[in-house]
Amino acid sequence: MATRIRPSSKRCVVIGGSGFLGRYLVEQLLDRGYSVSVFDIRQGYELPGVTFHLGDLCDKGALLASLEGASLVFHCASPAPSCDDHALFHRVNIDGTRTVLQACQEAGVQKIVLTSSASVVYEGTDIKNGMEDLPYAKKPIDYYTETKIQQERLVLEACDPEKGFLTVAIRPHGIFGPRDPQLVPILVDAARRGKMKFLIGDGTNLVDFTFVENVVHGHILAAERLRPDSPLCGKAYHITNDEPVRFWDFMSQILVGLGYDAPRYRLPYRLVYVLALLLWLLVLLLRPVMKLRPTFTPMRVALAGTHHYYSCARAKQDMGYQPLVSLKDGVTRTVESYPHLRRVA
Ligand SMILES: NC(=O)C1=CN([C@@H]2O[C@H](COP(=O)(O)OP(=O)(O)OC[C@H]3O[C@@H](n4cnc5c(N)ncnc54)[C@H](O)[C@@H]3O)[C@@H](O)[C@H]2O)C=CC1
Ligand SMILES: CC(C)CCC[C@@H](C)[C@H]1CC[C@H]2C3=C(CC[C@]12C)[C@@]1(C)CCC(=O)C[C@@H]1CC3
Repeated sequence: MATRIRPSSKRCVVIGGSGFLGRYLVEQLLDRGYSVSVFDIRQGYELPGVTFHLGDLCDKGALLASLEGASLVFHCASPAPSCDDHALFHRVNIDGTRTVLQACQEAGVQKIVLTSSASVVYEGTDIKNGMEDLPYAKKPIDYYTETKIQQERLVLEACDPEKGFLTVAIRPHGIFGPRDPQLVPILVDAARRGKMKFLIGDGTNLVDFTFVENVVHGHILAAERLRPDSPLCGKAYHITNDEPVRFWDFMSQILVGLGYDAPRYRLPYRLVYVLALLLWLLVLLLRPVMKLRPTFTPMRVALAGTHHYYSCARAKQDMGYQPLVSLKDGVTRTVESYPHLRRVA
């Protein structure tokens, strides 16, 4: 008869642990004495003490093998937001998350911490100090966000303290830091192609950018405070730097830090948004003959020209969250970590 390993509260699996956020989470969990396994479609790195289980989270059998003996699961896997494959988003973020929940229940996992996104309430218009009780977006800005909404609902609805199955969702916003494959590389690529001369709107819109170590801190606090009688059960929590910043000041700090010029000329938000929409339509029309990837998508233009910052008061109150790294230090560490992306004279 096969013996089932008894779940240990310090044994956890990070689904998506090869990614940007996942790797920081794995490193911090190890530092805090957890025994950590990674489940991912790829092995992003090697780390002593970490076992990698390679597989697709839509494959319940593969998941079950990796979950043996674990009591805690962090689910931070997703296709990249910039990928425009709707079927993939649906398969991984919705169907795959259902599979993760089933596998966790079958394997006797007690807690799941989902990485959701603050964008689940964002519709392309201003959000100032948004709280978690804002309704989910009726018109999400893209299909990635649409599937993040459904994913969050599934995970939170599965919370069942009576059965000892606890879930919580962390909603970060604009994660940045060393090794980020998205924000800084996209920005530098745009600057190198001469596309960062203009700022969209009047430049005063405030946005949250959250240093990756603060996001990790929020995840671990949530895991440790999640108990059958705690207010965290089945709830979502914004995790931010708690320092909203002007979008274009933040972009300029990164650009100037890496030796590029800050954007100088203003373009009206509405005009750029309409142009981005038209360009997007053209891209769709041309798709059968060529694949174009515009830098200024309607989603990016909306994010660049509106306010979107969120309150993390609920996380402070229920889990004692406070950001550990300031925005200023986060930007300095990020800029220093990309010597290969600096402007060459
Ligand atoms: N980067 C950001 O600014 C924000 C990210 N998020 C969320 O944070 C989470 C982590 O994002 P990042 O670390 O930035 O992304 P990432 O792309 O670096 O990491 C995602 C990981 O998931 C893995 N993965 C994808 N499909 C999989 C599948 N079918 N089976 C197993 N593994 C799979 C990938 O291989 C990758 O290692 C995601 O859920 C994302 O939606 C939320 C808010 C903001
Ligand atoms: C070309 C410029 C106008 C913009 C360059 C920077 C952008 C690449 C980033 C600015 C805000 C970022 C952001 C995300 C991805 C990268 C940015 C668009 C997310 C969409 C990532 C996934 C989420 O869940 C929400 C994020 C919001 C902010």
